[in-house]
This record gives sequence, C-alpha cells and structure tokens, in this order.
Amino acid sequence: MTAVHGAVLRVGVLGHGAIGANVAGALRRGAVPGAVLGGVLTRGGDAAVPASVPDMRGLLASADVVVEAAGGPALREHGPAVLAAGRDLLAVSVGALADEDLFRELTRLTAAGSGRLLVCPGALGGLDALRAAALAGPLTRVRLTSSKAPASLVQPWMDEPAADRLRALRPGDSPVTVFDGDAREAAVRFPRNANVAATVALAAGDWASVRVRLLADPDTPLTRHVVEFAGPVGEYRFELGNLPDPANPATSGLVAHAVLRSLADLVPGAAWRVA
Ligand SMILES: NC(=O)C1=CN([C@@H]2O[C@H](COP(=O)(O)OP(=O)(O)OC[C@H]3O[C@@H](n4cnc5c(N)ncnc54)[C@H](OP(=O)(O)O)[C@@H]3O)[C@@H](O)[C@H]2O)C=CC1
Ligand SMILES: O=C([O-])CC(=O)C(=O)O
Repeated sequence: MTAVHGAVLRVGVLGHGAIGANVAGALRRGAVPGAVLGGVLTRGGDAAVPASVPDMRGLLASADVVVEAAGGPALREHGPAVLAAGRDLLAVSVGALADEDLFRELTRLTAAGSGRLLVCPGALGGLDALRAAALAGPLTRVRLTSSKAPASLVQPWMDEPAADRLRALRPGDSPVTVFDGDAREAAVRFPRNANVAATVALAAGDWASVRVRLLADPDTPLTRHVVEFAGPVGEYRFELGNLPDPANPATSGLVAHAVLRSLADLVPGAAWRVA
C-alpha cells in the first residue's frame, strides 16, 4: 500500500483532458478534504498547466497515488512504472486491461507488494452489488447496454460509409446497434466508449460471458448505461443517464466526480466510506 506523506494524500494526474483537467482543478480548489494536487503530467509536459511536471519521474516524486486519465496507450506506457515505484494507480482507461499481458503485468506488480491497481467506476454505478452477487456464486447473466450520441461512437477503423451513416443520424431516427458482442472485444474496438464494459467484466470476474451492446442514439442528450445481472442471490438492473462532459461529449460528466469520490476513499483516516 502506498505510503502517504504527512496527513494528506498527494495526487498525481496523468492527462489533462476532459477528466484530468476537471480532477486537477477540483483538487486545487480543495474539493476532496485531505487530498492535494501533487503534479500533472501532460503529453508534452506543458508548463502552462498548473502543477505541471516534466516527466513521469516528476509525477512519481509528487504523488502518493496517480490517477490515469490519459487513455489506454498511456496506461500501458506508464502503469507498470507507477506500481513499481510503490504508488497506487487509479485507472480510468479500464478498457486497456482487456490486454491480458498488461493486466498480468500490473497484477503481478501489485501482488509483489508494490502500489495497488485501483479501478475507478467511472461512468457506472452498482458495481458493489455486481461484485457481491458474483461472490455469492456463478452469475447466470451479465449484460451492459450503452447508448450515446452517434458522433461519439465513430471509430478510426470504421469505413467511411459506416462512419457517415452514424454522423447522418438525426433526432427522430431509430437507435442503431454499432456493437453486439463480449466485453473484451467491445473494449478493444471502442476504446473511448467501452471502458465501462471492461469495468463490468472485472467486477463480474469474467470477460467472456459479459454481453455488451452499444447503440448510437440520436434522440437523447444523455449517455445511458444499463447494467443487468442475475445469479443465485437475485436479479438486478441499474440504469444511469449521464450528461456528457462539455469538454469531451464521448465522456460522461460523472467520470471526473467518480475519480474524486475514489480519491476521497483513499484519504488516510477518512471518517467514513462506502466500502
Ligand atoms: N472508465 C470510464 O467510465 C471512462 C473512461 N474514459 C477514458 O478516460 C480517458 C480520458 O478521457 P477524457 O479525459 O475524456 O479524454 P480527453 O481526450 O479529453 O483527454 C485525454 C488527455 O490525455 C492526454 N494524453 C494522452 N496520452 C498521454 C500521455 N502519454 N501522457 C500524458 N497525457 C496524455 C491527451 O493529450 P493529447 O491531446 O496530446 O492526446 C489528452 O489531453 C480515455 O481513455 C477514455 O476512454 C472515458 C470515459 C469513461
Ligand atoms: O463516459 C461514459 O459514459 C462511458 C465511456 O465513454 C467509456 O466507458 O469509455
């Protein structure tokens, strides 16, 4: 477990986009009692960003816990060094953990007594019940259905006609299914949309049996996630309707606040927590 300096939790933020900038700004404003912003690492070490550090060495020196909010490739590049340095790693780009080699490497480092790998719930809720139900016995059904604005689902690997069909959807048009398959494939093919699928798979303890549908819905301003599961202790359904983050409509505005909530639980001596 990370050694915390003094009575405060020092937070390093990797990435200064929609989520990272929100988290860094909130920490500077004192939004999480007991936590302070240690440093921010942008891709180019942008000195204009408050608390900017030039490189990962600088971020590790400034932080007890590192929030990864920079995308899957950045989690792959920096995650092992964060854990090896004995810092906790709060991952937001959870879809990158669909890469079995990366997941094995990160969990090996945590098992070796380095920092902990922490998965942020991000745009989701209800994961506590999903984990509890999975502990009660094998789940008979786990499903995630996500719908969001069509433009946010366009991927670089799509051919032009397919991408154009999504962009051309208008209010009043029916939702279009852009993916129907398992959680690992969803996370790989939609790295900016299906981090939630990876999070459900990790909570359920199984990637292959989590059925994921992604829908392009031109008719709602909300990004919706419906998590359904069933097992020996009951049947469950959680539905979230998140407003998109104005800085990045592919990302729900809830995510930065979910990071702050996770950090609040890491503050030493926190009076209470949703454990
Ligand atoms: N778990 C969940 O529920 C969710 C997870 N996510 C994931 O969170 C991640 C961040 O989302 P969001 O903030 O909206 O994305 P943004 O694109 O708004 O921001 C990402 C930022 O990270 C920067 N970055 C990329 N690589 C590096 C690097 N190696 N070092 C430092 N900075 C880097 C980018 O810089 P540049 O512009 O130079 O590339 C950009 O400023 C995404 O991977 C996204 O998929 C998003 C939503 C929900
Ligand atoms: O922010 C969201 O609603 C979900 C998302 O993009 C992701 O999981 O990648």
